[in-house]
Amino acid sequence: MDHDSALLELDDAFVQDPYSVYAKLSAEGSAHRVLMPPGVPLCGGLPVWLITGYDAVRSALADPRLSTDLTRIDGLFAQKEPDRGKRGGFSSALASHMMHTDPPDHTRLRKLVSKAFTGRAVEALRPEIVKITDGLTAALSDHDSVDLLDAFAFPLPIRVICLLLGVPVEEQDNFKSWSRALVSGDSPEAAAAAATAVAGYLGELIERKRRVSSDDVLSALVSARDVDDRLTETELVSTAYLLFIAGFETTLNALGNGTLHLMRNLDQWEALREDRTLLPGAVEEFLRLESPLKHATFRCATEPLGIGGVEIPAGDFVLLAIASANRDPQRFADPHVLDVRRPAAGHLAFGHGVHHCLGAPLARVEALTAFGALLDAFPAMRLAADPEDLRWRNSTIIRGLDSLPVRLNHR
Ligand code: HEM
Ligand SMILES: CC1=CC[C@H]2O[C@]1(C)O[C@H]([C@H](C)/C=C(C)/C=C/C(O)=C1/C(=O)C=NC1=O)[C@H]2C
Repeated sequence: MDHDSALLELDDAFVQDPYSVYAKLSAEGSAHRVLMPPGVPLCGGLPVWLITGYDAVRSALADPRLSTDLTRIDGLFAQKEPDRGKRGGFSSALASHMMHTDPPDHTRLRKLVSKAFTGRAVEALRPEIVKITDGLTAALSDHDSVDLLDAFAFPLPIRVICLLLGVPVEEQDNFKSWSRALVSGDSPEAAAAAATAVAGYLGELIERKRRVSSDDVLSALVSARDVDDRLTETELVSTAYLLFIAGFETTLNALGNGTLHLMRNLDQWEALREDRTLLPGAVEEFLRLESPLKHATFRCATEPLGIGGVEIPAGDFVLLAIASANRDPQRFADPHVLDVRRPAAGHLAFGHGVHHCLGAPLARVEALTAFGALLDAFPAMRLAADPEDLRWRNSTIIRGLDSLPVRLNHR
């Protein structure tokens, strides 16, 4: 008998509301054998271990026996899609980056870019981030109803990452369609086409940087490749892909998810309007309550390991439920409630261990600037849809809305 057929299938109801499933599973323990949602590209219907609860997830995130190395997690996708060319964002052409390597390669690849993302480097970017944000809110001032994701939450981080990477802003829109196809597209063919397009675009962009170098992260990576041979061409293209996608798909959803919860809790919106000193803590609370990445990326057990009293065999695949950890009632009181005054420190929205988010300082400055600008420019903003009608994207990892209709100047 195929034991996997008796497993809990994570269906679209889970994609729309993972928290009720997490709560039920967590009541039984920390490690659960489940089937991925059938509609998810690349891995729909495949069996994985889902790890829930703050302590188990935090410990597993830092456990070296759980590898994110692409050669290992590729075994998951091979069960469903034997054609390596149809692995979308997990193809070797795009995923040979720090997130999908273990130490020591991980250490080498992270070190190549880490200087560009320190708190000090990000602080130097703050004036530009403010300028980009103010430009976006100014462009919205004569609009009433907008999709805040399209009009604000997407262009802000993509403009910032284009600035960091030295990419012309007018080329940014490509990434939106590519990312949708890669992350929560409808078909492996669409994902494969997008992966080919992204790899082609980045290859051409890198050639431009070879011809005309400038003071940006991509030029520094090209130099690390060409002058010091510190990474391969595939690692160079993959790292550029990583900085793009992780640089905007995450912050986009942090802005959308935080705004949704503020619009659903207008007393909290008013509290921030009256006391802006609450905003740094509020950003941490948004990240805790609705983490832009509900699961860390796929991991493979390199040897048998015990989690919550369950043995995970070597070779099995594991999804660490960050969103479950951040709503663990044993760690956060009233975890489903938005409380901008809550001490949310210790949330796992940026991961934990060697792969802890490189872009966390940048994400925090973007979020602080963005929410401050929305509070200043549109104090009367209100949701322009029934929250129950809002749909969440069909992704294994990302927790983000398809759209967020708002009325900017609610009368
Ligand atoms: C609110 C926004 C963000 C959230 C919630 C977020 C979340 C995360 C998480 C959970 C991880 C670890 C994933 C795992 O262990 O499987 C991670 C890694 C990473 N993030 Fe972020 N991220 C955000 C913004 C950014 C930004 C703006 C960048 C800029 C480029 C970025 C770049 C990265 C990179 C390069 C890694 C891989 C780090 C490594 O493997 O050592 N992220 N992020
Ligand atoms: C922080 C990360 C760094 C590198 C990778 O890992 C993390 C965890 O996130 C990234 C983006 C934000 C997530 C993606 C591309 C999610 C893809 C995804 O969820 C897929 C499916 O569900 C089915 N096919 C997919 O590609 C991704 C590039």
